[in-house]
Formats: sequence, structure tokens, C-alpha cells
Amino acid sequence: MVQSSVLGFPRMGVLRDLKKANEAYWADKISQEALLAEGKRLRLAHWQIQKDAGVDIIPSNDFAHYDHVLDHIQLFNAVPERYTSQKLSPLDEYFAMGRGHQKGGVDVPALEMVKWFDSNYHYVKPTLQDNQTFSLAKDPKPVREFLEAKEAGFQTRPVLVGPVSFLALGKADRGSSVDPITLLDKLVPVYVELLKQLKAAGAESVQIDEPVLVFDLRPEVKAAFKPAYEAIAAAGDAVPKVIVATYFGDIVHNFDVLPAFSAAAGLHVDLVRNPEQLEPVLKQLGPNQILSAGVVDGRNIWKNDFAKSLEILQTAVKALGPERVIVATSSSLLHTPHTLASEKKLPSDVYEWFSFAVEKVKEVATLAKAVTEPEAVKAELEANAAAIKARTDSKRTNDPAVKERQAQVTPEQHNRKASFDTRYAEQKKHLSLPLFPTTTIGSFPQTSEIRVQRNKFTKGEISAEEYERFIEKEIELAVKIQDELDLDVYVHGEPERNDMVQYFGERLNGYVFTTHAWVQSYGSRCVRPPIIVGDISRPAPMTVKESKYAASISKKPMKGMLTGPVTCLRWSFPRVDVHQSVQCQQLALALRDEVVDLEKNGIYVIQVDEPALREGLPLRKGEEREAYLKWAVDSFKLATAGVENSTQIHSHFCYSEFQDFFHAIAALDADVLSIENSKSDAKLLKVFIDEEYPRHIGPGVYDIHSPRVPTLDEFKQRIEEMLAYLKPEQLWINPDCGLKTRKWDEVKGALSHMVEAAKFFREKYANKA
Ligand SMILES: Nc1nc2c(c(=O)[nH]1)N[C@@H](CNc1ccc(C(=O)N[C@@H](CCC(=O)N[C@@H](CCC(=O)N[C@@H](CCC(=O)O)C(=O)O)C(=O)O)C(=O)O)cc1)CN2
Ligand code: MET
Ligand SMILES: [Zn+2]
Repeated sequence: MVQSSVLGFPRMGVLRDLKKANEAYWADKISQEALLAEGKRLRLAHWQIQKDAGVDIIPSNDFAHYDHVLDHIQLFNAVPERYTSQKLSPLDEYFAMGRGHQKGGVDVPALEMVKWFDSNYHYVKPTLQDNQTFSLAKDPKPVREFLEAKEAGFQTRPVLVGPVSFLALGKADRGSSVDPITLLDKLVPVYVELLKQLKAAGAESVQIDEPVLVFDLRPEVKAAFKPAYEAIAAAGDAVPKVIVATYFGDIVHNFDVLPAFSAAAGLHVDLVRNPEQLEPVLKQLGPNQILSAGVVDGRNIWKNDFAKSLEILQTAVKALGPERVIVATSSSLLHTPHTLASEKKLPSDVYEWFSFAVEKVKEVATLAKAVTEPEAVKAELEANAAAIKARTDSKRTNDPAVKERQAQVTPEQHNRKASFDTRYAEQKKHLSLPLFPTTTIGSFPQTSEIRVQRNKFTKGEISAEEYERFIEKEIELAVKIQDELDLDVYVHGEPERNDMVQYFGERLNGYVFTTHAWVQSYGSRCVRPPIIVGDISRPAPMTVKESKYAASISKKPMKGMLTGPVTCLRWSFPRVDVHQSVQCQQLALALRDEVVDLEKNGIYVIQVDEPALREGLPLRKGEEREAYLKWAVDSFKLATAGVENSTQIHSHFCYSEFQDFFHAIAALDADVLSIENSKSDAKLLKVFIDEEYPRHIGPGVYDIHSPRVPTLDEFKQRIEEMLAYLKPEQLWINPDCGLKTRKWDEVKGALSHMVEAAKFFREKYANKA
């Protein structure tokens, strides 16, 4: 029999229950016991969903209160001393690492959080010391949750982040220089001990995730697999059977690693991203090894094309026999929303095109049956074929006017009228900015009042005029606070936006949106990506009204604020029937019109955010990467190049790992870049000197993910460090990212320190000059 399996299930629950519980706990509104009980309720509910769907292999330990990599930091007692020394409860210590802790005399910042591969999920980076040791936490979470499931009648397969990936995804702590992979021999015994405990608890098999296998690996990392997996194999029957899981790419380029897994029961590969790896992978498997075939996409919301998946599965079954094939999701379903059943407002034709986590779980089970007993699931197969055909034939997808405009795009439209020197001279005259200009990245706190008013407006409980007036009041407040803080370039604060991508999706043709399709982004934060179903165009200006109003009441330059084409694409669920470059160019043309309209309406500083540019970068170096960068950069340029020299284009990136594609960042030709930097080594900025980057840069000086307010000295120290790498006349002073997740008192406290620090350096350098 072909079995079915799920690599991981979303954690939030139908109504973002986990988010609500976590946030209530952080606000001291519920007890630790109540929070843990809610976690348990969600785990049980999610196991039940999978069991009811007929899934054979159900995961455990895929649940996390904040992040699953963070779980492993605690599991291996790899918690930095600055947290352990606080003597917090394990749960509070865990949250302190995730989001910082500034309460009851304790003041520790969060660990660094970065993107999980090429997704919009963020994980907490293992942060390791020169003298790092590991040991197994008491009452290890994977064992506890396995037993919890078992007790409730679910036989599960625990999911673990593999030892090599755990280390390779980590970094040395500030002040340490250890290469994490050199710690492998210290970690492996702990790992083996954990596996033994799982076996003793009754686990027959475990899923060990080694997703780093899809990267180009350093030789040191490659070499780590053999000793790690040999040590596990040496434990023989004392440990469960191991399925090594990879996802988000192909592993063919790392086939020389596979002998390390010769004792593993099987291998999971992503056949949605890379169906072509099937044949070579089949040839690599040992005589008894199982293939877990990831055919149901864990990263999008489109209904599975059963005919296509069955073709892949049949090939696998032909080669291995039904007993050695498992039908699986391509990756964890963490990246998909909970259930389509919650969507009551989708157009009915479109509804049939989608499948969220609950529905995908059923797809996996249906496919597993269909491989050997198609008659048993005949109705499901027919319904699926009909839905796929309906989408292919739908008139929704095609807009000839959009195609026509795309055909007319010229190379010149991608370039500004003059080079940076000329532009900057005009901008300087026009904007009269001081040395070390201060600004923020766009959003100000999305208070619960803002959300409540928006919710009322959406439900029709207040009129459009009332809502508009409310938003104007919020903009007035933002301007007033910026006056008081004495910032140099203002923002309107984005109070009217539910999300920087969803907001634009809701104002563009070619999109549909959901009411409940939340996906975890980090910790308790979720996004509701809009869905691209057809050709995209802009029926009317999207942001002009708010920006114009903000500018009218501001005495300093007001920055217009847009989300760039690549980010709109990546943080939506894109279509799968048209290449992403085509969708991106459509978005770029819509945004180009918006940029020009803002300028026409007196907005002379315009920020076009592209935080997803890096995330979209193909995971491996090579042709695919260069092709992506070409269309991604072109889209940004097409969106922004329609303005006069005197209009200043800013762009924003919330990541600092741009060393490996710096040429693309430079090619954007943005007048000012703001980048996340506060948690990274200022050394990363060296690339700007090395590459003689001529334009202006604002490396973030304030970690906006944490409620913690940095001191004035911390700001000064950070700016001092940056000045070792950047010229004073190049430097802007700003936070890492937008401030929507912060509270006003945190923002006021932090920004007043930030402005004071900027003024300190302004004075210092004025005296020098
Ligand atoms: N798409 C996207 N990806 C991103 C980012 C981003 O900003 N957007 N930023 C980076 C970090 N990620 C982040 C992701 C989410 C949030 C965030 O704050 N999300 C909000 C939801 C934002 C939203 O869509 N809000 C809606 C719905 C708000 C809501 O919960 N309404 C209540 C009703 C109102 C109430 O009573 O509170 C409900 O629906 O139940 C709105 O404001 O209109 C949250 O989790 O709380 C922040 C950062 C990277 N990726
Ligand atoms: C994730 S990047 C966020 C940029 C946006 N302008 C904001 O300030 O929220
Ligand atoms: Zn950002």
C-alpha cells in the first residue's frame, strides 16, 4: 500500500487562536497554564484533522509556540548565557530569545530572526559560542508531544530539525568566532540520546529535516552529514527509523552526500519545485529505501493537479513498488492557510481552484489511494479534473489591454533621466536635508483602535466617510509626533493599510482576497497574502489621497510609501499558469503609474519597498539566479524611473545579507536605501566601500521586532560602528523596518533616542568640517 504523509501542519488554528493566546500571555492577560493548554488543544485538533482525512503518517513536534528552530535551541540547551542567567521559567526564557524581554528588572534583546529559505516565514537563528556545549533538555519537547499524541490515540512521526541543518543555519554569537559546523561532534551524541528517548516512548520513525541539502554547501557542511548519520545508524534499533527530508529545491547537486544516509529508511524530496529530480533520486535510493514524494505543494493555495501528481507517483511506484512510496506534501504546510472552508466571500468559480492546509491533507490521502485503487476515489479524481479544467478555461485570467501595454514597454522606461550625481544635486536643493537625515520606514503602530475601526468599516458598521476621517486623524497624530520628535523626512504612518501587500492587492485588478487565510510570518504575526488569479492592472490611484493629505499638514518632506513589484508578487500567492516575471512586470506598470501620480500630487520623496527581493533569490548560485535578478531589478526600475531628477526614490530591505547579490542592489539605482542592520555585524557594510557604492544608505539602528527600547548610548555606538564603513554624507539614520508592531510609547522612546544620537553626530561632524 502507498502511504500518505504530511510534513507539518500550520499552528495558528482556524481563527489564529495561537496568536491570540500568545499575545494574551505576553500582555499578562492569561496564565502560563492557560497558554500551554491552548497549545495542547490546537495540537490535538490538528492531529484529528489529519487522522479524519485518512493521512497515514501524521507529524508531531511540528507545533511551536513561537518558532520550531527556536524550540531546538532550547531542546539542545544551546541557550546563550544572557538568557539562562535571568532564571526565567523555560517558557519565558523561550519567548525572551524570540522577542526580547524587558520586564521585572530583566532586560535582554531578542536573538536574530531571519527568513526561512525563500519563504516569508522567519526563524530564530541558533547563536553559538566559542565554547558551546550541548545537552538534552529535561522532558524534551519532541518526546513530550509524541506521548501527548499517543495518549490521545494518534501514532505520530516526530519532526526534528537535523543536526547539520541546525548548525548550518546558525551563527557565532557576537564576540565569538566559532564556525557552527565544527560543533557537530558535540551535538550528535545529544541527538542520538533524543532519538533513543523517542524510540523508548514508542516512535517507530522520525522525520529529520535537512533542508540545507538544497543549497550549494561548503565542503565542511557537506562532510558533516557522514559522521552525523553514521552515529545515528550505529545506534541501530535503539533509535526510530529515519526519513531524511529536504524541500524547497533539488538535491541532485549534493548527491555525493547521499551515502551518509545509507542506513536511513528513506528520503523525502520536493517534486513540486523540482519534478525532474525524481528519476535521478530513484537511481540513488538503496534497495530497501523509501521515497517520500512531495507532490502536494506546501507553499501555495492552488488545488493539486491530480493527473500530474499521479504521473509522478506512478513512475515512482513502477520503480520501487507501492510499499516503498509515500505520497507527501512537498514541505510542511506551515506556509499555507488553515482551511478554505472559512472563506465565504470568494467568487464561487474561483473557490474551486484552491486548497488550503485542511484540503491539502485530504489531497495527500486521496492521491495515496488513487495510485493503486483509482476506482475507490473515482468521484474525487473526476471533481479534481473538472476544477483544473475550469481554471485553465476561465476568462478571468486574461486581460488583452494589460498584454498590449506589456508589449509596448521600452528599455528607456527602465532608466532615470540622469545619473545619481545630477539627481542628488537637484534633490538637495529641493529637499534641504541636514547631514545624517533621520526618517522612519513607513508604518507607525497599528493600534487596536485602528484595527477595530477598520473592522467596523469592512463590516459596514461605519461609513466610508467616517473611516476616512478616522484615518485622517491618525495621520494628523503621526505628523504631530514626528514634529515633536524632530525627524527630518516624515511618513504618513500607513494607518489605512491592513498590510503592505494585501492593501495593494485589494486595489488592483487581477487579484482575489480572503477573509481568514492567515499564514504565520513570525512568532504571533500573520499575513493574509492576496491571491493573483489574472492579469494585473490599476483601476485608480491607490495611495495618493492619504499621502497628499499628510503632505498638506506637514512642514517637512513627506515620503510617499509603496510596496514594490517583486514584494507584491512574492508576498501574494502568485499564479502558477504564467511566469512570475510576467506578473511582476504587470505589477511594475501599475506601480509606475502610482509613482508618477504621487509626484504630480506634490510628493517628492517616494519609497518603494522591496524587502522580498532577497527572499525571491533562487537558493543556488547560477543562471537561474541571474535570470531572476534581471527581471526583478528591471521591474523595480520600471516602477520607479518615471519621475523627475529632483524626486528622491528610496527603497527599503529588511535583511542585511546582500553580499552575494550586491550588484543587483546597486543596479536598482535607488537614491536612498534603508536596510535592516541593527542585529548584524556592522562589518557587513564594508561591501558598500569595497564596491564604491555612490548613493545614500540608512542601515537600521533599531531592532523593531522587539518591544525593548534601546538606550541613547546603544544608538550612538551603532552609528559610530557604521561610520567606520560609510561616508558621513552617505548616511541616513533610521530603524530596521516599519514600526507597526510596536506600541507608541516604545516608538516615542526609541525614536527620541535615535534623533538625539543623529543630532550628536551632526554636531560632531559640523565641528569637524
Ligand atoms: N505581507 C507581509 N509580509 C511581511 C511583512 C509585512 O509587513 N507584510 N513584514 C515582515 C515581517 N512580518 C510581519 C508580518 C505580519 C505583521 C503583522 O503585524 N500582522 C498582523 C496582521 C496584519 C493585518 O492584516 N491586519 C488586518 C486584520 C487585523 C485583525 O486582526 N483584525 C481583527 C478584528 C479587529 C480587532 O478586533 O482587532 C480580526 O480580523 O479578527 C487589519 O489591520 O485590518 C498580525 O499578525 O496581527 C507584522 C510583520 C516580513 N514579511
Ligand atoms: C517589511 S518592510 C515594511 C515596510 C513598510 N513601509 C513598513 O514600514 O511597514
Ligand atoms: Zn522592512
